[in-house]
Amino acid sequence: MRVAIVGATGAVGHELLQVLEKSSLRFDELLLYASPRSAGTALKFRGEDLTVQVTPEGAIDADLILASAGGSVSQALAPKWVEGGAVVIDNSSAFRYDPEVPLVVPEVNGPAALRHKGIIANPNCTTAIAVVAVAPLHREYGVRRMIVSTYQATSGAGQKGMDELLEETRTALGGGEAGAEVFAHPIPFNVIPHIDAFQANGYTKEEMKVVWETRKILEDESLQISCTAVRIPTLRTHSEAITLDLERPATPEAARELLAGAAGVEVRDDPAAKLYPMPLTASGKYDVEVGRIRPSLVFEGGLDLFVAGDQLLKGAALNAVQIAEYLQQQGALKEKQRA
Ligand SMILES: NC(=O)C1=CN([C@@H]2O[C@H](COP(=O)(O)OP(=O)(O)OC[C@H]3O[C@@H](n4cnc5c(N)ncnc54)[C@H](OP(=O)(O)O)[C@@H]3O)[C@@H](O)[C@H]2O)C=CC1
Ligand SMILES: N[C@@H](CC(=O)OP(=O)(O)O)C(=O)O
Repeated sequence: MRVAIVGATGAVGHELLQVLEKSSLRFDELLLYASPRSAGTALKFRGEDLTVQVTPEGAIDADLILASAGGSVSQALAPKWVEGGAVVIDNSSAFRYDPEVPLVVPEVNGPAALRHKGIIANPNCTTAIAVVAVAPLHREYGVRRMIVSTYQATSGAGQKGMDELLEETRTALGGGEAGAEVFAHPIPFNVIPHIDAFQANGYTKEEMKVVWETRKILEDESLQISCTAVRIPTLRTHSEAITLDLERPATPEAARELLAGAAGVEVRDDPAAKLYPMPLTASGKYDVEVGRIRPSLVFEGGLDLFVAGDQLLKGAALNAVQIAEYLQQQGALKEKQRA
C-alpha cells in the first residue's frame, strides 16, 4: 500500500506526517510532494528522512493520496490521480459541493465515505469542529437553527499565517508598525471579522462554508445557520460560540452527558474550577473540547456552548487520516494492481 501526501511541506502537511506516524493505517511506503521550491527538502517520518519531490502534472503511482496543496492544485490534478487508480482525500474546498463527492467527518457520517467515486472531501476546518459537537445534539434534540461566532487561529491561513503573526508581533513589540500581507489588516493585538472573500449576501465565503457544509454533512438542508467568522491572534485551534434552537428541549446536564459519550468530544465544562475550552488546552489534542454548556436565554429549550478544536488536526490532517482508517477498516481501501 502506497500513500502520497501532496502539500507535505505546508501547515496541514506537517500535521499529516505526525498523525500518520501514530495512526493505525497500514501502508508500506510514503511519498511526499510539494511545489518546486521545496524539491529535495528532507522530512522525517518514522525516524527516516523522506525527500520531497515536485508534484507531477499527471498521475501519481499511489493507492491513497492525501491532498493539501490548495484548491487549484486539487482541481487540476485530483481527477488525474483518480484516473491513475488512487483514492483521493482532499483537504481543499475544490470538490466539497459536488453532489458526487462525499464530505465526511467519520464520527458523524463515516458511511458516506463508502459512496465515493475516487474523491472524498475533507470539510472546512471550522465546520468539522462544529459538527463533532453539534451532530450528537442534532440527533437527540433536532437542531432547527444554529448561530455560530468563530475565533479562528492564524494557522487557518497556513504556515504563512503563523509566520505573519509572529513576525508582526515582534515588529509591534519593538515599537514598529505591524504590517499585513496574509491578513486584510495587521493581526497582532487585533481581531479581524474577515476570512476569505465577501459574498453578494454580505457574508464571507468562510461563513457560507459553515452553512453549506454543515447541511451537507448532517444531511439536512432545512437547517438554518448563520455564522460570523473572525480571525484572532493565536497560532492554532479554532474556537466557536454556538447557539442552538432545538425542536425538543434540552437541559445542559443531559447535553453534557450525551456529549461525554460522543466520539471525538471532550467535555471540559466546570466554570467554578475555571475549566472550559481554550486554544491553549485544545491545541495538539485529537478531541474537540466542548464546554460553557448552558440554557439559551433566547431560544426556549435551546443551548449555548463553546467549542475549541485544533483545526490543523480535526479540521484537516486528523480527519483526513481518520477517513482513510475508516475506509481500510471497511475493506474499502485496497492496493491497486501493479505490473
Ligand atoms: N490550515 C488549515 O487550518 C486548513 C487548511 N485546509 C486546506 O489544506 C490545504 C493546505 O493548507 P495549508 O497546509 O494550511 O497551506 P500551506 O500554505 O501551509 O501549505 C501549502 C502546501 O501546498 C504546497 N503547494 C503550494 N502550491 C503548490 C503547487 N502548485 N504544486 C504542489 N504543491 C503546492 C506547498 O508547497 P511549498 O512548501 O513547496 O510551497 C505546501 O506544501 C488548503 O487547501 C487549505 O484550504 C483545510 C483545513 C484547514
Ligand atoms: N478555514 C481556514 C481556511 C481554510 O483552509 O479553509 P478551507 O479548507 O475551507 O479552504 C481558515 O481559518 O482560514
